[in-house]
Amino acid sequence: MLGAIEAGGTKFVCAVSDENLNIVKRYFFPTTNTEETLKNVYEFFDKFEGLKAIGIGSFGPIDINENSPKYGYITSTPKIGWRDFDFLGEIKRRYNIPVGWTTDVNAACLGEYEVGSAKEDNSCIYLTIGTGIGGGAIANGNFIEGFGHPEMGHILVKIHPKDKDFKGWCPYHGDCLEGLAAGPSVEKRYGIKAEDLDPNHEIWQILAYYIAQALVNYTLILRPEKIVLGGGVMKQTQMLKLIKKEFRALLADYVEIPMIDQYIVLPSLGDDAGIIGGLILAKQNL
Ligand SMILES: Nc1ncnc2c1ncn2[C@@H]1O[C@H](COP(=O)(O)OP(=O)(O)OP(=O)(O)O)[C@@H](O)[C@H]1O
Ligand SMILES: [Zn+2]
Repeated sequence: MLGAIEAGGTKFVCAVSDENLNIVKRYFFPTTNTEETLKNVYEFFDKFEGLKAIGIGSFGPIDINENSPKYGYITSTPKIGWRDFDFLGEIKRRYNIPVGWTTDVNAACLGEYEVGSAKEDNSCIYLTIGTGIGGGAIANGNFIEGFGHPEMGHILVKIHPKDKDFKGWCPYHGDCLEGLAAGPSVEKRYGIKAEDLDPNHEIWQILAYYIAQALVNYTLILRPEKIVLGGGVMKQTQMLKLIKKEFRALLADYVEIPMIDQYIVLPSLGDDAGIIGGLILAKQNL
């Protein structure tokens, strides 16, 4: 049996599957303090004696450098109690089986790369536009990372002409991509939750402009074969079209890309991309 933990800033998902990634059981619970959250994780996995490996996709930033003394830690998160938390160490000490460790978005990227929208491709980016914005990338089966993992959400973008009064809400940068275009930015601007705004509201055009700029930058730097867009904001069905239109205008045919409808896509695994990616990560660590 394989296990996976999708550790999000607001909720955790744990799951176990057979060797073919067929999910046998899953368990959702809110992310509270480390003690209570881990208690829920243990309560779930303790029931499965045949567990052979676990894959963790965690919210971050996290330390993925195996030579670092803080390898396996969640590092500089503003989330109280989770800063400098040895997440991987806790799980390894409890279960004494191989544990794969990566970011939540790398895990989702792996799911889409192996069995989802990018399964025919050799490279892929997964970007989530939810409570925050984060991205993971894979080329030829490997996560793209170096000194640390990518932080695709905190890049700098040009302000939309109709958005000059909004300062952004990223606690570190104010008006970085996440500060301007993640779900909560909508409520900060209008006092209404993103999911409750009219699909014809001009905000979607503004968000699409920011996201398209990000995709142009990722395209130019990595030249991936596929970009998969997930997260709550992408539940707005008009967004994909708006983003593609802005993207084409901004890229201005400078480089060749795959057919746009095959290039910028939704996750074919839907909300399961992260947990399935976690199971694949577990399998890879067997
Ligand atoms: N239908 C929708 N339309 C627009 N925005 C939405 C919609 N559903 C959710 N959102 C926004 O998406 C954000 C939540 O994103 P999401 O559901 O991807 O959670 P998440 O960021 O993955 O959570 P976690 O931090 O646990 O990983 C919220 O800001 C919410 O307002
Ligand atoms: Zn930022």
